Amino acid sequence: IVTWNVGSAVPPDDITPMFGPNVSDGNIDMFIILQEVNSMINKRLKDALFSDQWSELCMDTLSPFGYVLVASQRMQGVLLMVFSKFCHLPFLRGVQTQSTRTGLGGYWGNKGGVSARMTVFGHPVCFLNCHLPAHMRNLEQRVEDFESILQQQQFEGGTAPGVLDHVVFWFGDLNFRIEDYDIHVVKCAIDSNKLPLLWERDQPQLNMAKNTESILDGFMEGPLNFPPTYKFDVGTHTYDTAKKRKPAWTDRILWRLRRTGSPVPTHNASLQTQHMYRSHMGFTISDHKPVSALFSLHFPFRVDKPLVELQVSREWSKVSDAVVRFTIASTYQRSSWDWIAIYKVGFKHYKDYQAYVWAKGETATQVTFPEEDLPRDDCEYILGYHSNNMNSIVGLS
Ligand SMILES: O=P(O)(O)O[C@@H]1[C@H](O)[C@H](O)[C@@H](OP(=O)(O)O)[C@H](OP(=O)(O)O)[C@H]1O
Ligand SMILES: [Mg+2]
Repeated sequence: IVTWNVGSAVPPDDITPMFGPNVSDGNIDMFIILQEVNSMINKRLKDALFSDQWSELCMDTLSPFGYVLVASQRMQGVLLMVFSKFCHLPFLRGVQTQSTRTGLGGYWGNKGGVSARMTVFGHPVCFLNCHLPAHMRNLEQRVEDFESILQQQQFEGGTAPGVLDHVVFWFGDLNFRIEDYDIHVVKCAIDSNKLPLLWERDQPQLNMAKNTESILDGFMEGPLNFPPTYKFDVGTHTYDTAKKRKPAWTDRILWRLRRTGSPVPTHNASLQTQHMYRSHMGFTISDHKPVSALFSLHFPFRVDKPLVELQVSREWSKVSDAVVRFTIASTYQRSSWDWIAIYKVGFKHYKDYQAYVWAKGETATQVTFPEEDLPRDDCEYILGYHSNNMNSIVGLS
């Protein structure tokens, strides 16, 4: 999970370091990325499906390593993207997104929450980004906004209607500040690497320590072993000299297990391990630094039988090879708008195909690609079955 308030900056050439050193080894299953952008995102490719510089750059960076965009949701300047290794696609189901505006009493989407939920190998997981109101004095407003986002975001169907019925990752520019100490004390503590001193005055930690009936109850966070990521003079590693804002850990990644009493009890046995929680101080295009965290999820079982299985010969060397046979699980609801597509390995999203054919007919169990549609480039391809009802890829060759 990466969260970065980029302000009005245009993307740098290379954002790979943001994804950590392991991005190329393929051991990471999913990347969740959140960008907060001041103004409307620049339009570059007008007609493309995802047409802003930041999503294009994230796709360009991650697709060569086999990561595909699974969900994306944009609310004015808030952009949430979920990427997964392509082989997991058939097991990420029920993808839904939501957004809630809280800016200007709900009329403006510069503040608020954006989420993406899905079942991951059978287990409900929700990625919730919030961009909460700025400034020291607005602590109560931040908590209130968070509460109203949780109330308003409800998902359809299934056993996990609310955000808290999922394993939740909650992240973004939460805008929490460090109380009491003045700016010199805070900067001194940072310079002398005495971060624990600051933890005691960090607003969420203060709030959780109170142990009252707080909406933050049940949320967990790893130790903040990196300096505050706000606020820097753009282009430097120097804390804000113009407005002289007090440095703060505004950019956060928290998590929460499912609430007890959730309808599907077996899901409660999930467990998270956080392997890393860090900032990326090298980026200087924004007044915030990116923050990232790496987690593993452990579940007592996994749903890993695809709804549609595709059989193809390993290599297509002549036109008559271009046949795809498929078998469909009895629980799967076909639609005459289902299709089977040829993707180049390294594809960016489900519409980034080379060719497709409709998988029509109640009883059809095979399709043939016409000769003129077959891709000619000498490289690796993969076939995917796209479900119209589920709006996702439910089978891969
Ligand atoms: O919404 P965000 O991304 O958290 O950004 C803040 C927001 O734009 C505030 O309006 C601004 O305060 P002012 O209007 O007072 O400038 C604040 O500046 P600051 O960080 O310098 O306080 C920004 O950080
Ligand atoms: Mg800001």
